[in-house]
Amino acid sequence: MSEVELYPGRVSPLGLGTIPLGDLLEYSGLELLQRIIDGKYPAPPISFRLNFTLTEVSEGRAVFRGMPSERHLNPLGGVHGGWAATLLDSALACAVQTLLEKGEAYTTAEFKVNFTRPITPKTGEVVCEGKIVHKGRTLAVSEATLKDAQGKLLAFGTETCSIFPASNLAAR
Ligand SMILES: CC(C)(COP(=O)(O)OP(=O)(O)OC[C@H]1O[C@@H](n2cnc3c(N)ncnc32)[C@H](O)[C@@H]1OP(=O)(O)O)[C@@H](O)C(=O)NCCC(=O)NCCSC(=O)Cc1ccccc1
Repeated sequence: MSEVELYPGRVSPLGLGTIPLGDLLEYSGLELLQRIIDGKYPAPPISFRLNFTLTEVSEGRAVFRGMPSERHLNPLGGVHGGWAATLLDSALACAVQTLLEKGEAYTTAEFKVNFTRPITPKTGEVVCEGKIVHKGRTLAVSEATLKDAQGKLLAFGTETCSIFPASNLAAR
């Protein structure tokens, strides 16, 4: 697939798609996420629908950026809470993924969000930073903040992820 603009200034060179499942056996979680940032995989389709993208990863940390727009409004004219929640779930989950070994997969088991300030199409680009709090063998807990360019807190959240063998994904 050809290049897709996720939102102005953020482009996915390989368009939209997902990571081949076989690559979960070949690369660690951190390596897979870095490969997304490096444009070696297409961006996940939801990145295009909701205008956000992964921009930084390191051990125990993942940062997304996103642009709220008119297409994310709820009927009352604010950006729907699901938009902020999606960015938070992404940063919370990927912070966990940065610590996974080759052959490990994971999923969100539960997460909690607080919306501290309204988001509007005028808010501009936001930054969502997820960090690991605890990593066990089968469960990991993370925390994340969503801030505007001035550093004002728009929302924050915590999450529990379940960790399991990547071979379990194939059965889905
Ligand atoms: C109202 C409250 C929840 C609580 O406020 P409090 O604890 O009493 O705190 P406080 O009043 O001190 O305000 C704190 C800061 O917020 C600012 N601000 C407040 N109100 C306004 C305003 N009207 N306009 C502009 N700014 C406003 C205020 O200036 C201050 O900022 P500052 O420190 O000066 O820079 C607030 O945290 C909030 O709006 N959170 C976001 C909630 C949210 O966006 N949820 C998701 C969307 S809902 C959804 O999608 C569901 C749905 C689906 C389908 C259909 C329908 C619905």
